[in-house]
Amino acid sequence: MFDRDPAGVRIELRGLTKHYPGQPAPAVDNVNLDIPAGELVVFVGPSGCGKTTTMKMINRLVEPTSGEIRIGGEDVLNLHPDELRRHIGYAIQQVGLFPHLTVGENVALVPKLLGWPAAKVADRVEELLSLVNLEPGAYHDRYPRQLSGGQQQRVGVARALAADPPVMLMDEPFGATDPITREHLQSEFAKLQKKLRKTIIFVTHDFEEAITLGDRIAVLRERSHIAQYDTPANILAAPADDYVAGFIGQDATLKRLALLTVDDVPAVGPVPSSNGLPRVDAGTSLREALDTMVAHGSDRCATPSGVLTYTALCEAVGTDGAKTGHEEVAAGDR
Ligand SMILES: Nc1ncnc2c1ncn2[C@@H]1O[C@H](COP(=O)(O)OP(=O)(O)OP(=O)(O)O)[C@@H](O)[C@H]1O
Repeated sequence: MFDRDPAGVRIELRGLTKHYPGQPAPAVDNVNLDIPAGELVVFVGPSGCGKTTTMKMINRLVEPTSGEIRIGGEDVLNLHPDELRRHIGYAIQQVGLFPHLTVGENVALVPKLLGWPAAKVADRVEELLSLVNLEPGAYHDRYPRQLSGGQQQRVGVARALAADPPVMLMDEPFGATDPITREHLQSEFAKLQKKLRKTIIFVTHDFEEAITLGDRIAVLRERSHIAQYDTPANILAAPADDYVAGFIGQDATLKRLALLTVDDVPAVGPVPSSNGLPRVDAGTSLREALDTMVAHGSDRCATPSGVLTYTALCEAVGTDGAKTGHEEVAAGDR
């Protein structure tokens, strides 16, 4: 099956359509999408636009009316649905942990189904609990009701990863948590995905979450018609139309600043040794670099590769801040 390579495989959707019986129109209508191997693609769109239906067709919890789904080149509509689902990780907002099983038993479910030897299952459970920051000694034998909502969602993610599937489907997996826990889970998950490079489809209502996690974002309109499919930076820089712009909201520039780092902007050299400029490290976001400039009352800061100016920072995010009076100030001491 397509999971010979746990590091992620390509997913192709061709003419994918679902018309629920008795409904006047299809819930998902003729979706064509390529999801590159090892990328995390976020489906974002309003309630009822067909995100969940599209995703559930991929693991055949919903049978397509027509169209094709290929995973790693393999036509999944020819596979047995139960067999297919054992090879695709699935994490949902409701978590769906079995209340009568311990945390360890919940995570072990799929590897056991796949017939892994007991010692391998035990090792894997320990490894996964550590991976999602739940100390195995403390959490392995607890029951789901003895965990917080955020901890339960981590167990859900650990369980989805258990058999090391190349594909993960995640439907608002952090949706039921408060904003702080949610941000924490997002950043932990982003780090995890950097290591694992699975092919992931992630559904959310939340555009901020899409920007934080997505290698690419598919902005969907009704019936899963694709309004735009691109990287977060490209969507923020050039929304395809008013519909996509509406999703981004007012503060697209701040979002782009948070997404780009000082390494993305050509610095003017040479690196000053000790000239009193505030310094930022490699990898610092442009938003943090701007905060540093503001805090020091400076229109520039030193980076490991040179000097980053306010003007260059504005140019990088495509605003006309470069045309403000800062340009003259900056030019005066160049
Ligand atoms: N089993 C079903 N039978 C009939 N209609 C359905 C069924 N499941 C979903 N629908 C309809 O299909 C459309 C798409 O639903 P879907 O759950 O895929 O949307 P969604 O974008 O995931 O929504 P949400 O963000 O609210 O979860 C909706 O109009 C919904 O009412």
